[in-house]
Amino acid sequence: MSETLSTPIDVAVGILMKPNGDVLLGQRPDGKPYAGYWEFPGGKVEAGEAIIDALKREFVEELGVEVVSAEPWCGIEHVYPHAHVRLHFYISQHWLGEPQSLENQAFAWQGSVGVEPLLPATIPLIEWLDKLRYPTASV
Ligand SMILES: Nc1nc2c([nH]c(=O)n2[C@H]2C[C@H](O)[C@@H](COP(=O)(O)OP(=O)(O)OP(=O)(O)O)O2)c(=O)[nH]1
Repeated sequence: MSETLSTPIDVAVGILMKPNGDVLLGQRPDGKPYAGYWEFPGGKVEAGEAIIDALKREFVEELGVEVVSAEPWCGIEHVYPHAHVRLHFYISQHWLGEPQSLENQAFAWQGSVGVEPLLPATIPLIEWLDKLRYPTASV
């Protein structure tokens, strides 16, 4: 494995969650690896940047949304053909502004997630998320 692929890249990912449990997903734009796949909004952490600051920056750049507070939720490491990523997932229930598509991405609020395909590393998150947001539902 090359040095580039073996060195993990930190990625800050945010799950905006409405009081009814709906979460916001975005579709990766043309020109990026896995274009057309659905993901939670976010992006790479820049050198010297705190993960929470990267999260807030990406939400302003991609969605025009100010994340007021977000709780760290879980971390996932995944090796893709294009990159080795370390994903830091946050859940936010407190943000300002209506999400707008500022980088030509499609976005969708989802209850039970009906969009596909999802990025491979994000797939297991959906089941964990459902346990969190629908705790009394039978499995
Ligand atoms: N935002 C996001 N990225 C994810 C998720 N799941 C997952 O495997 N990833 C991976 C895909 C990419 O390899 C990486 C995010 O990098 P990116 O290329 O989208 O980041 P970026 O917006 O900063 O991109 P750029 O500046 O390089 O254009 O994390 C997810 O749910 N959300």
